[in-house]
Amino acid sequence: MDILQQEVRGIALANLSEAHSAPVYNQTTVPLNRKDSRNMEQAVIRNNTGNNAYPSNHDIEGHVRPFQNLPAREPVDIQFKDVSYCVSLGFRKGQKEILHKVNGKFPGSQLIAIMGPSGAGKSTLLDVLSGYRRTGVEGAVYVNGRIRNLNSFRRMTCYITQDDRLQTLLTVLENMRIAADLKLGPEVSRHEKESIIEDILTVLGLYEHQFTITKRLSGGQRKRLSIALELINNPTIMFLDEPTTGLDSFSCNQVVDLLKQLAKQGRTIICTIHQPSAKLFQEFDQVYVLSNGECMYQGCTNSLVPFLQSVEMPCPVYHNPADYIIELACGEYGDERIQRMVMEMGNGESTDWFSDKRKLLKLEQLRKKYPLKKIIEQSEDLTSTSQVHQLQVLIKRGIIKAKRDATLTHLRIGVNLIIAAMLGFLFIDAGNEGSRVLDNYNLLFSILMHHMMATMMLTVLTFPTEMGVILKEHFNRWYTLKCYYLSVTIIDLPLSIFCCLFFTVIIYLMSGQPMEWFRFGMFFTISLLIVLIAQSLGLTIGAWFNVVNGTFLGPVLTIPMMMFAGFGVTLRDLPSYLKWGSHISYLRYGLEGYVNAIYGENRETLDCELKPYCHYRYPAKFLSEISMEGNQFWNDVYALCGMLVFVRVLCYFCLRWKVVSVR
Ligand SMILES: Nc1ncnc2c1ncn2[C@@H]1O[C@H](COP(=O)(O)OP(=O)(O)OP(=O)(O)O)[C@@H](O)[C@H]1O
Repeated sequence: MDILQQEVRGIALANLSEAHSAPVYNQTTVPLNRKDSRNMEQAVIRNNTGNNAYPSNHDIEGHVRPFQNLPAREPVDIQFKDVSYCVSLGFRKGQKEILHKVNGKFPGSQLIAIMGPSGAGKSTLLDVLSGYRRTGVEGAVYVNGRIRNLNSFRRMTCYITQDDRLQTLLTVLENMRIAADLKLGPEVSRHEKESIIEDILTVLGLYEHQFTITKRLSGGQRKRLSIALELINNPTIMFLDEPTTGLDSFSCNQVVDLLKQLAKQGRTIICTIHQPSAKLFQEFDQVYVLSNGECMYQGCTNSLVPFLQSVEMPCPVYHNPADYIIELACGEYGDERIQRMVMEMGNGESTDWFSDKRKLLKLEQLRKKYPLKKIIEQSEDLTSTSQVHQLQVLIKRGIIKAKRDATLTHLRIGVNLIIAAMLGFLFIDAGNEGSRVLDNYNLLFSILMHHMMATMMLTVLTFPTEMGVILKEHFNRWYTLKCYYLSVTIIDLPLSIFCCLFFTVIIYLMSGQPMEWFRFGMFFTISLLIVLIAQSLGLTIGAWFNVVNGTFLGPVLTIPMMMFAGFGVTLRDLPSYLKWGSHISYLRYGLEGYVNAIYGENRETLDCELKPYCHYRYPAKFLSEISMEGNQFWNDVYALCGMLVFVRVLCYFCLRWKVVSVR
């Protein structure tokens, strides 16, 4: 079982004693004294299996303790030296350096704010420290005195993005349960998971809203839910990008109070923040101020005013020091002052302004304090649960979402119904009549167009909105991309088959196609393959491009497919230098498959009741004229299956590329 899970289950209770030296906060943020915290240890109860599992919900004096199911953490100290970050500005446009050899020290059990004006590089520094950005990063990040091993580091961290990337169609409780299932796995019992969820929701003030659909939550509640989801596996280090942006002062205080509680339990909480109020600013233990990618100040919040005095830039009386340092960082008082502060701070190297300098340990001291643990063989896969389990949970989540998003489901069914009825009325009884063979051929092409466009555009429009959530959840190790991709494929299959089936039944009956089961089967097989290929193409475009570009590109890419389908210009008449196009057009195989299903397989002579002369009364003649003679049906099926596999694999690699490229 993963170490994290074991700790969640209380096996790492040894850590408690050390972390208890810091004050522990109860639910109403009243600090419990040392005696109380010792009581916590005594209050450890035994679970059903007889193992020491969780401390009891209450301490001896009956206070409800926060996070009683999330054991305190052994503090982790982060240091970084000469960290630079460069981005490429494009072909032949050179590079831009965003962080310029910054240094810093973020001790454990502290709530740390990275501050600075817009564009100073706060989010970039957070991304670099969390390991979200790797390309273009130089310098060293140390964790407890040792060079950061990214895989081990990521196992103890979580990243909460500025925009709340949540599954908006699920309730708060459903979101929590899915996160618990993905992060804790089946080894942790349902009861234990429910206890953890209840505890977190209670402390975060979301318990009363557990049955609310996430999209109806307020901004502050969403932010707290984002934090709640990541707390389930009890991370030691939490990175939060602007957790207070967009919140009113009450919600800001709530969120920061909560972060403070988490820090007091031994976690290192690092967040970026724009311009906190004086009250909020005081809540932070340490502040790190950036200006144009350089460190202007690093130290305890209370030392900021003395520091400003020491560099002869005293903070005006009645001025919020947080506002004043941002004004300085913006260059309102001149760039020379910024440079003076950067120099004074040694670009983050100085630790003169930390609260208790004596407690700060050097790298070698840290290595001594935290001896190298025996390296347990850990796989490259950073997720906590098996892939089969992840797939099951993701399918469960997908089904809930599909049920909740009834409008989209109804829309899909409705569109298929209406188009089938419209085409049915337009080409009524065209299938058996020798004088209407060309009409029927047009109908087959229209059906092909419908299956392709309706399915592809739906995916192109909906998938990009999921990408943000996927990137966040994947980075926070909820699941592997493979499992996510497989779940998307499986969830959509029943609805695609259902829509395709009833569309085919309606159109087949209304347009009077031959009443032979095998022809119906052939017709349906081709329709389904076209639907699946179009969906895969939509996913590929959706994974790669945003909605606007995808909406443009989707239809544009289908034009060559249509050109080479053999509909306007027969395959025989295609110029030799363009013949290759017909081999890569899935619409060509689709059309050929349809035509073979309806007119191939030695179909008998057609009726000729509406006109005295029916040119295509003999199906073989028609097949020969449109250059689709010979029984090609199975070749078409094989070609479509091959294309389906190819596009699905391509889509998976696009998704992977997207995930990697944003880092
Ligand atoms: N991929 C990129 N290409 C070019 N410039 C970039 C890129 N990423 C970031 N930057 C630039 O780097 C600087 C720092 O960006 P960052 O998002 O870290 O700022 P920030 O301090 O978090 O700002 P805000 O508070 O407004 O979010 C900005 O000037 C931004 O334009």
